[in-house]
Amino acid sequence: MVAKNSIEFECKSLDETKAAASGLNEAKITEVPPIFGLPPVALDDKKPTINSEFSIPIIDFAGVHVDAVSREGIVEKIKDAAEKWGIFQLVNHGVPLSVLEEIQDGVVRFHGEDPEIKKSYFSSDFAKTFIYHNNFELYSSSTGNWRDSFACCMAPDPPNPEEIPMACRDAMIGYSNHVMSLGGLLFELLSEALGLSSETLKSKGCMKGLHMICHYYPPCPQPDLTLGTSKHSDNTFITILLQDQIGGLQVLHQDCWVDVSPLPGALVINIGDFLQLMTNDKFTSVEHRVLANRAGPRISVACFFSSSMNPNPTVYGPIKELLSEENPPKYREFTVPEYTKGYIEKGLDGTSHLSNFKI
Ligand SMILES: O=C(O)CCC(=O)C(=O)O
Ligand SMILES: [Fe+2]
Repeated sequence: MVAKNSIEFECKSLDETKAAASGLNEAKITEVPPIFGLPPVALDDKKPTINSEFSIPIIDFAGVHVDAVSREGIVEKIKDAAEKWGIFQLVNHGVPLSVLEEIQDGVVRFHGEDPEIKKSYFSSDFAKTFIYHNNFELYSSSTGNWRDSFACCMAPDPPNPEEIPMACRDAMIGYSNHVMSLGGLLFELLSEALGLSSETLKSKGCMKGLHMICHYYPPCPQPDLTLGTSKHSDNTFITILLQDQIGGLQVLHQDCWVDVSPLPGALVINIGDFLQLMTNDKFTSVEHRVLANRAGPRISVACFFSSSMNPNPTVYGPIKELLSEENPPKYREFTVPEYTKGYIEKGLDGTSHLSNFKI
């Protein structure tokens, strides 16, 4: 399909053009333009939201460094959550509250900048270190999402600090350092949860790449007509997500949408497609979405553990130690650039990209 990088061409009205080209935050529109309307596939997806029977697991890391018994208890909970839900909320994770507040403030500061400053970062070129884009879906999907975002690649090649706008520079660098340490611990525990040695996932390069995407969901005048983020699963090994207290994030569990209710100070951890594939479906890459909301803005920061996009990428596939005659490989091998290219081209259209790698 033709890339929709000519936003003016695609949009039907001045309001739409403003919304798409200079950021929803500036557009101050009172009616959802058609380009943000739900496509038929998303309308079909209006499954009930049920929270009474289900709640996302909450895991407390307070005892993780205390003794072996506490650690084993935590590993057991992670195993259960990764298998049954593909997502959990983490408390006492060691990232100071002040660091969480500072990154959220940084996101608000950038989105409040003069449009001319933001425009200088506007790009659809994902190879760039720092980009501001208020709808990567517009480049590949038929509809937009009700949000403005900016993204920065923090690893394997950390940006020169000057490449990150002043408004969020220190906050992003500080937060990503904490996320890297927490990611290291999570990959150890996830390896143990698979019955493998602690270093397995790290040694396979699961934390070589770190992408940070900072979302700003402006209040929406007609929240039933659009979505903040369409249904998708992440093209990551794991994602560490920070959300504020507005709410709207939901996961698909046993065919019902379940709210990921904001929990002050918590981080949301979800399994991504690469880990589902490497564990041969033992762990679940959870499908999720964000509802549009009259309240806002809602801020979230998603840290994607991926892999190096360099020209000699690592080849991943189901981990050999997990396979047996009864559990043969369900997926073919892949490289992260190969997977990511198809994922972006497809856009967030509500379908999973994982199935394209099934044997
Ligand atoms: O904003 C959120 O809570 C989730 C965002 C998300 O799913 C993503 O960036 O992949
Ligand atoms: Fe996501």
